[in-house]
Amino acid sequence: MSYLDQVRQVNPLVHNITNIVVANFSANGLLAIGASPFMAAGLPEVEEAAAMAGAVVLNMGTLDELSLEAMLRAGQSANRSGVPVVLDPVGAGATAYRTESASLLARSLKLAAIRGNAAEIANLAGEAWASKGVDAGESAGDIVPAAERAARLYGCVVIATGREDVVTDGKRTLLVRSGHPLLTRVTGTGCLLSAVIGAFAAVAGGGVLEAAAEAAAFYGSAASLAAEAAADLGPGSFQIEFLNRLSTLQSGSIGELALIREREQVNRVTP
Ligand SMILES: Nc1ncnc2c1ncn2[C@@H]1O[C@H](COP(=O)(O)OP(=O)(O)O)[C@@H](O)[C@H]1O
Ligand SMILES: Cc1ncsc1CCOP(=O)(O)O
Ligand SMILES: [Mg+2]
Repeated sequence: MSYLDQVRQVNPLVHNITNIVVANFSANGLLAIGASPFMAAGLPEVEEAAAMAGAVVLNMGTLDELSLEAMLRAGQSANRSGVPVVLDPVGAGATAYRTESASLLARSLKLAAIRGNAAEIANLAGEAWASKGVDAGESAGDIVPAAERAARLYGCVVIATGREDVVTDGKRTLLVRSGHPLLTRVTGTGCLLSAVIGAFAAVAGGGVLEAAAEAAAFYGSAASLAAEAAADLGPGSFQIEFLNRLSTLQSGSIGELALIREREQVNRVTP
């Protein structure tokens, strides 16, 4: 059975500590795919919430001292209970505080996955990559080796998103081509993808790499259908239609709308 169908069958509880910009959109997106969102960031409750969840999603979008402490406590509780943890290092590379906090979270916790844009993932891998606040800028660098290095460094699956999504565990790399540029005109689409990956990780067992690739392909496919439906209207209509498509898109249609391919491994023969 596809991971999407498993999410719809299991209806996993996804505990989110997220930012003030995207909380509502993320909760609605999780409901649309068939998961149960739980936004809980209070220090007295985060350990309990994390332990009862199917997955925990830590999002640094509007980070402060309290939310960072809440994320560490929730992540540690999830680790003790065997609950998968997904990190969205929003703005890593944009300010020193965010870069250092992302690295602290990734080093302190056993993560199932990190999902970020190219700038966030490259900066976590120790590489300079321009950013503009929470958005990735242009760079001459190649995101594929940077994502693979980040995956090896933090021992988890890394999803670096953009026009093409890179999904890697540091050994095997899948490239996902889907989506639509309108995704970049609505705030929180990266954050919601991280939450969706959390829902997929909740049902993935050991298959987080494949589950994350399917999540990215499903997400991009829903976006391309929404863009078609909202043609000539703009980002507002797209956002609503996107939630509709996340709810109605069937797993059997993803293959027609998204391309997932294995990155070709270049086996160099040492002279
Ligand atoms: N140029 C693009 N064309 C199609 N899809 C895109 C493009 N840029 C980003 N996306 C998609 O938008 C979503 C959010 O990715 P991204 O913009 O990289 O993250 P963030 O919002 O965290 O900066 C992902 O599903 C990604 O695949
Ligand atoms: C605009 C903004 N500022 C702080 S968090 C946030 C939302 C970022 O969402 P995304 O990374 O999904 O674009
Ligand atoms: Mg983001």
